[in-house]
Amino acid sequence: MKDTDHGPQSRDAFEARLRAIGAERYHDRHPFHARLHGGHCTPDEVRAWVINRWMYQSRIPMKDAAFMSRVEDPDLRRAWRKRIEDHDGGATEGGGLRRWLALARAVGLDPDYVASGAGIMPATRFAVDAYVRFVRDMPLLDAVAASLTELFAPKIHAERIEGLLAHYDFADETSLAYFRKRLTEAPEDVAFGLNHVLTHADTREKQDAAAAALIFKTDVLWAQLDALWHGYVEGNIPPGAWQPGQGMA
Ligand SMILES: O=C(O)c1cc(C(=O)O)c2c(n1)C(=O)C(=O)c1cc(C(=O)O)[nH]c1-2
Repeated sequence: MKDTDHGPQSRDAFEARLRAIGAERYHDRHPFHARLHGGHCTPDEVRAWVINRWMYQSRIPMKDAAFMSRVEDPDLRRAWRKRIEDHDGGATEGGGLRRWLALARAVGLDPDYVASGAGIMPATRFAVDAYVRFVRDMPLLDAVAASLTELFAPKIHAERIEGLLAHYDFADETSLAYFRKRLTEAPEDVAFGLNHVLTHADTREKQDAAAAALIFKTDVLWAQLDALWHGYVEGNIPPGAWQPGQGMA
């Protein structure tokens, strides 16, 4: 079927459009990731990344709770609640958040310092807060579409495991357990999310809005790494942000 200016794109064409957004804009293309995965980050650059990315990790289950609070369909809530469980886990074993703090410990940081959120850069806060607000305020379909950056995450997680194991002494199966677990968690989430968006974006307007949501989300991720580079690679640490030596175990 030929796409027209007004009718919806075919399912395949719309999926290809979403995937092209990732190919062009996902943060696997950011120079900070090449530096991190290639073994060129200093220990303090790795620590700054672990501290700042805590902001993202800690807000993911909050944005998923904000999402679920708006969903009237029990089937959609049932499918979505796994995401919160993946990150929070049970009281005894914990989940992704506890695995992130194991990474913090492995790079020499005090996990309580990291979990306190002290030292996070303002730009990181602004970017992540914008994502939580987007999911809270925008149409549910756009909120699901924004989560579809996870289509592209397994590749970057696999590259990260390989690169960190090859180049950094702190890297082992315990410190990298967060990423290893995401390799199986993310594909399940995204298979559901992608099918949901392809099925429910049944007008050109909804497809355009979903594509715009995915672009917004790539910006949320990219902006965090721009801030990290400016602060810790180029040495322009913002007032109040983590200074090397603080928060060590
Ligand atoms: O390491 C990464 O590059 C990366 C990216 C993303 C993403 O694409 O948003 C997520 C994650 N990791 C991740 O671990 C995760 O749990 C996650 C949840 C979500 C989301 O939007 O719901 N994205 C991501």
